[in-house]
Parts: sequence; C-alpha cells; structure tokens
Amino acid sequence: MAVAVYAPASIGNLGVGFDILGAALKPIDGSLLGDVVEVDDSASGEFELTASGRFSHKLPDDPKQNILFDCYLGVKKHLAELGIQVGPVRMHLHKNLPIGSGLGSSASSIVAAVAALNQFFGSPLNDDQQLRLMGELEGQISGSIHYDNVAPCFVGGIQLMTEQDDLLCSTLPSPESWYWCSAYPGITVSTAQARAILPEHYSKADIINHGRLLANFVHALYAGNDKLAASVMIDVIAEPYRKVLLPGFEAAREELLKLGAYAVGISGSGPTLFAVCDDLNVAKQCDAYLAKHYLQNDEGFSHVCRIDEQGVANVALVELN
Ligand SMILES: Nc1ncnc2c1ncn2[C@@H]1O[C@H](COP(=O)(O)OP(=O)(O)OP(=O)(O)O)[C@@H](O)[C@H]1O
Ligand SMILES: N[C@@H](CCO)C(=O)O
Repeated sequence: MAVAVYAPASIGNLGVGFDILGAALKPIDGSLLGDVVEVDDSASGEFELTASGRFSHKLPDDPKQNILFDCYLGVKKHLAELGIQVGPVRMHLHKNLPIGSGLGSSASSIVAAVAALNQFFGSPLNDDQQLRLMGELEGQISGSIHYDNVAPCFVGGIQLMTEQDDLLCSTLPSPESWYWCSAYPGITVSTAQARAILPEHYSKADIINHGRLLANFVHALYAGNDKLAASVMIDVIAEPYRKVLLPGFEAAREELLKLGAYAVGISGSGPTLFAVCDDLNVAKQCDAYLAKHYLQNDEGFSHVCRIDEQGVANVALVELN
C-alpha cells in the first residue's frame, strides 16, 4: 500500500488580506510547483523519512526536525483519540519548493503529508479536521496559527479565512482572465522573522484603509469587477515594513506596472514577488523581466501561473520518477 500526494505552492495575504486571503498556484507550463509526499508501510522502525528534490538539501538533517515528523505525530494523536492505532510508516518528501520563500513551502509539505497520512490510514479525518491540524502545524513553525497558505494549498482556489463559527475558509471567485506571475529571487526570508518586524499597533487611518481595501476586494470579486479588485490589492499592514527584506522589490514593481501588470505585491512573507496581469503577453513580458532582473542567484525561478482550483491531488508514483 502506497500513497503519493501533491500540494501546490500558494500566495499568502494576496497583498490586501494579511493572514486572511490566500491563493493556490499552478504554472501554465504544467510544471509541478509544490511538494509531494509519499507514504508506505515498508518502514523497519516506527517512522522513516527520506527526501529528494531541488530544495531537499535545505531541509534539517535530522528527520525528526522535519515538519513531516510532527505531521505524523499529529495524525497519530488524532487517530488515537478516535480509537485507531497506527502502524509504522515510511515517508518520502519530494522537496520542490524553496524554504523561506513566500511560496508556502512548509504549508505545502504539511498539507501533502497530513492528506497522504490520512489517506494511508483509511481517511478517518474529515477535511475540517485535517485543515485544523494543518493550521496548528503551520503555527508551530511561524509562531502563530494562520491558514492563508494551508487552506488554499489544501482546497485550491482563492480562499478567505472565515474562521467564524465552524467555517474555517470560504472560496472566493477567481477572475478567469488573470495570470499570476510569481518570482522567487533565490534568497531566504524567515516567516517568523518577517512577522516579528511588524508593528504591534496600527494607526486608526491604517485600520480604516485596510478594511476599505479588503472589503472592496471581496466585493469586486463577487461583482466580477476585476479592475476594481486589482486596484485595491494594496498592502498597508506588512509591505511597508517588509519591503526592506526584498532587494529590488520597489524597482521591479515600477517596471512591472509600466509593462501593464495590474497589481504587484509580496507573496506571503516574501521574498517571492507576485504580479497580476490580465493578458498572457503582458504576463510573459513581466515573467521575462523578473527572470532577468529580480532573481539574485541560480536558486531563483519565475513562473506564469493560473489559480490552482483543485488544491491537494493524488499523483501516480510513476509520474515522479
Ligand atoms: N518539510 C519542510 N518544509 C519546509 N520547512 C521545513 C520543513 N521541515 C522543517 N522545516 C523548517 O521550518 C522552517 C520553515 O521556515 P519558514 O516558515 O520561514 O519557511 P516557509 O514555510 O518555507 O515559508 P513560506 O511560507 O514563506 O514559503 C525552517 O526552519 C525549516 O528548516
Ligand atoms: N500571512 C503570513 C504568510 C506567510 O507565508 C505572513 O505574511 O506572515
């Protein structure tokens, strides 16, 4: 018995919705922009973990420091509460997303691992139980629970973190004509540190502006007014304080807007930058600009993406080799 699950990269915040908006990404060239976790029962001990993939060399050396071990413990604990005892597992992580990138790298590992383990043990946890566990695991890494990467990564689409009554998140309409350029420059920004530099308090003007922008964004998506939606993708909460962590961000934004991008922002806690375009040619020009001017080293990459409406997905093991 073996299971392999893919979980896509995501953009946290979407500029205008700090911690409460997120979107899953799918490159238009068909490449897998997300981690894959395999689970099988060939372990000799209780838990075995191996890793491969472009960014596996950045993972902690000790498998027990890998968030996948916490995923295993978390699923095991939940199943024990349901009276289900689990046997040993071997896990393999295809680490395709760079760590500390703003692409929801830890979220991708967590979502793929929890979903794969749950399936492997016969799917006893429902989607809500899995997502709550994913949020807790993400909170262990960044210092506070936020669902804006794990939720879109798990269920796909553009997600609003409802977090009201029993509803964790709600899917917002995705503008069909939008392309999302995503460029990772190749340097690392720790989410915990990028959260620590934010102010404890905001001015009344910032709070009012934030509410106005976010409300307009949600309204515009439902009204099908894509131009309004793009025009209010302005971040008054994090970007003013975080942009110093992203070399070349301001210059890139200026050029991308000149090329015809509708909106430019920091993806999650950065350093990945995203740009929204409603025309493929413009998106390709932005992508070429970013590949040439925003990337800082050979670890960087740039993609033109659509929204991944599916989220987590099973993959055939044969596709991975
Ligand atoms: N499977 C894993 N994937 C990613 N990070 C992991 C994993 N296992 C352990 N970690 C650790 O978790 C921390 C992740 O840091 P951080 O939250 O800054 O990155 P991230 O989740 O990749 O960020 P982002 O959401 O911006 O892509 C690092 O210290 C990393 O070593
Ligand atoms: N909302 C989170 C996303 C982290 O990728 C933050 O901006 O800190």
